[in-house]
Amino acid sequence: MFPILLDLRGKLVCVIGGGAVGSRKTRAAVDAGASVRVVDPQVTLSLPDPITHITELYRAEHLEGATLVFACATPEVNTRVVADAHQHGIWVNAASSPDAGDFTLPAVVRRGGLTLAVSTEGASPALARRIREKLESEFDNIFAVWVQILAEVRTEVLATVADEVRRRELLDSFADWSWLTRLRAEGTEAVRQAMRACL
Ligand SMILES: C[C@@]1(CC(=O)O)c2cc3[nH]c(cc4nc(cc5[nH]c(cc(n2)[C@H]1CCC(=O)O)[C@@](C)(CC(=O)O)[C@@H]5CCC(=O)O)C(CC(=O)O)=C4CCC(=O)O)c(CCC(=O)O)c3CC(=O)O
Ligand SMILES: NC(=O)C1=CN([C@@H]2O[C@H](COP(=O)(O)OP(=O)(O)OC[C@H]3O[C@@H](n4cnc5c(N)ncnc54)[C@H](O)[C@@H]3O)[C@@H](O)[C@H]2O)C=CC1
Repeated sequence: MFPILLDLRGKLVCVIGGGAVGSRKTRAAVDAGASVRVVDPQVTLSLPDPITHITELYRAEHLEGATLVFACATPEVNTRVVADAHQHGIWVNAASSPDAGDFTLPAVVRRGGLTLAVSTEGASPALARRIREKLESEFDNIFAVWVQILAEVRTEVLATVADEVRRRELLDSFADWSWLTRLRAEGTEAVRQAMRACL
């Protein structure tokens, strides 16, 4: 399996079947900035906003324009969805038989620009969830702040430090755990200034 971060902003994602699994995949796609089309005849689903809900039984036309497809209905319907997606050259996630699809989803922790993703390649989704929970408590929101400062300072380093070796040394030193301790103790602005003072 090849881990990859897809930019889904503005892309259309189709979710066929908006039950427990489909709504989880819908949430993940919405959080990634995708436009989501959910196809499920049930009108009383609890789906996140903003999405387009087509209250019809699945037909192949529903996949039109999609970048990714999630097949989350019954196994029989999912088999058709996978075949139709492949016919149209669209990547599909098959919830009921993952091996039939093109990709699976990891359990994810997001802290601003930091993304931690856990996969067991289907061996145990429950273990993936447990590990995600452990990471969630270990990697708190301060990591979002650290990553934000690093992005800013890195831009400055790339623009101002011409020597390649010095550049590497600096960027590596800003990722040292000691900065995390300082960030907790001294706050954002003090750390930003202290890093800039190293340039
Ligand atoms: C292969 C994969 C395909 C895919 O869907 O992409 C897949 C497949 C299946 N999952 C099943 C069951 C459960 N799935 C979860 C939870 C999650 N499942 C997710 C991903 C994946 N699930 C992909 C592989 C991930 C990997 O292991 O690397 C997570 C990580 C992400 C997400 O779905 O968004 C999300 C955790 C999110 C979080 O909490 O962070 C739980 C636990 C719970 O809900 O608490 C259970 C019940 C306990 C259990 O079974 O372990 C079954 C039915 C088995 C049956 O018949 O009973 C199948 C089908 C099959 O195995 O054939
Ligand atoms: N990947 C995963 O994490 C997991 C996968 N599964 C599999 O995922 C699938 C969905 O599971 P749940 O969400 O728990 O089931 P669910 O019963 O909550 O949802 C299925 C939805 O599909 C809809 N549906 C049925 N026929 C349809 C059709 N012809 N067109 C459009 N929509 C249709 C139903 O109205 C329902 O809302 C199952 O096949 C199950 O085996 C189950 C648990 C976890």
